[in-house]
Amino acid sequence: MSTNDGSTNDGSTNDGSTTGASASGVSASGVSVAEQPLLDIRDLSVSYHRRGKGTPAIRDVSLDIRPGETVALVGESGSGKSTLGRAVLGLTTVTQGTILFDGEDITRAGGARRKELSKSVQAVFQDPNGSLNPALTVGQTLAEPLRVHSRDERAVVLKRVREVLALVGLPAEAADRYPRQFSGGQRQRIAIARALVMAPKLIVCDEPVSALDLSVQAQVLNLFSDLQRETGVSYLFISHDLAVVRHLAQRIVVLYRGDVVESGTTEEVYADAQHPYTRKLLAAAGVEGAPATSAR
Ligand SMILES: Nc1ncnc2c1ncn2[C@@H]1O[C@H](COP(=O)(O)OP(=O)(O)OP(=O)(O)O)[C@@H](O)[C@H]1O
Repeated sequence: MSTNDGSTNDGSTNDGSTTGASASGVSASGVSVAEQPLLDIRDLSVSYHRRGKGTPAIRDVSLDIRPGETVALVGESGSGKSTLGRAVLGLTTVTQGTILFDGEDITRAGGARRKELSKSVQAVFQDPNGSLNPALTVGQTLAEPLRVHSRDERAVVLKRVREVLALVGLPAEAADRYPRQFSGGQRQRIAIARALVMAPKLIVCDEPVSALDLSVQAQVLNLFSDLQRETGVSYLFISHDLAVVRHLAQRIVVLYRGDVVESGTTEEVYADAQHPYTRKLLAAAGVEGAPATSAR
């Protein structure tokens, strides 16, 4: 495990190249994790400019995710989690640093390349209502990316729509209905199905269960695990709640006011958190033995 002072408790140096996990192994959902990172973020900084003044939202953040792995990015509101997710998705301008995806620097990818990348890098956000077009049936919503990226025949599109509905546990008839005809949890399943339709390698999940009731949260988290097992997809899983990521993430990166203050395997972070801020987050998540010390 490593903290932001560059030291690690296994004696190795913290050059940001890993976030504490071994180079290969098995992810929390039982997927074997390859050695080469799928996503390799190096010294990433993003500043927002207001009235000519730049305010850093994240500073020199490094993390990597291997194929089939889930890395959780946790921290309180305003710590910069969404900014990092948006940078990976190309939705915000990077001030400094690199984002390597499959070995390619995508930090400044735009236009046609960004469109192509959207097949491989998808997102699920907190609010499915905001991300699903209420005027489209679920079938139309799921078919849209297929139509944008390929000229598949109608029958091929319909088959894929049914496949992804089945993957997220919804019946084929769901394709003919509108988002408003589903519960919040079902709507999030539809949003996940849409993220899956192009068979991406990575999904940025930004607080995807925060708006759901606790029992529904558990079902959707299980779904994320099952989907990873079935498809080998990787997740960058953003949450303010350490309890949410416990059974899903193999590794955890803790962000505090734009800086990585701690990173390690989920087991390490839960058993032996080094930074007071991480211990505060553990206490907030109701983890026994974690003192509610202040990070300030
Ligand atoms: N578009 C923007 N313009 C200016 N400042 C922004 C913008 N987006 C975010 N910020 C600022 O950047 C910082 C990090 O915000 P960010 O949304 O990334 O944090 P977060 O950890 O995801 O928090 P939350 O969970 O509340 O979204 C905050 O201080 C926020 O006010």
